[in-house]
Amino acid sequence: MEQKQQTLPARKNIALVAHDGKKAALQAWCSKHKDDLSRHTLYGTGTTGHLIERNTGLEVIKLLSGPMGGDQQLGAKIAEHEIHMLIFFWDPLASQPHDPDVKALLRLAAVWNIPVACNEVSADMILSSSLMHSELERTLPDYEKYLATRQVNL
Ligand SMILES: O=C(CO)COP(=O)(O)O
Repeated sequence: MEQKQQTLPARKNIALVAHDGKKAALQAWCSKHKDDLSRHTLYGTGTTGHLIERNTGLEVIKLLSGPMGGDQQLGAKIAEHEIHMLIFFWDPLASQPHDPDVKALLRLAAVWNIPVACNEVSADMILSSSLMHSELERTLPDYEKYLATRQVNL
């Protein structure tokens, strides 16, 4: 697959998601980093987003609850380049009814090469990066070239 370069903006659209066993940890992390996070646009799955808004005062664009399609909505927004970063405190000690959706979300974050943190210390490292509040170059699949090749070869 051919790749191309794209610039992620200084003010990023950040997706915040946590499984039930990790919701308290994500809310605490958001409270701790409220000033930094308020410089960006925040998205969240339904329950996570509501809890963060209620308990931190941060504004969150809320999608559907994860098991009802929220993870898939976030995945679509990553593929459409609307989401620039994913903070996903998934729970490695609990099974999820929507495990295929969880995998799909993480897969699309890898496909489109956005920064991802799946635990608190990774989220701390990402947020403390000098790139957090500045533009950031990313390599990503050249979709237009991919489509053109398929139209010719199939
Ligand atoms: O299930 C989730 C992520 O897979 C999160 O969904 P909620 O924020 O609605 O609980």
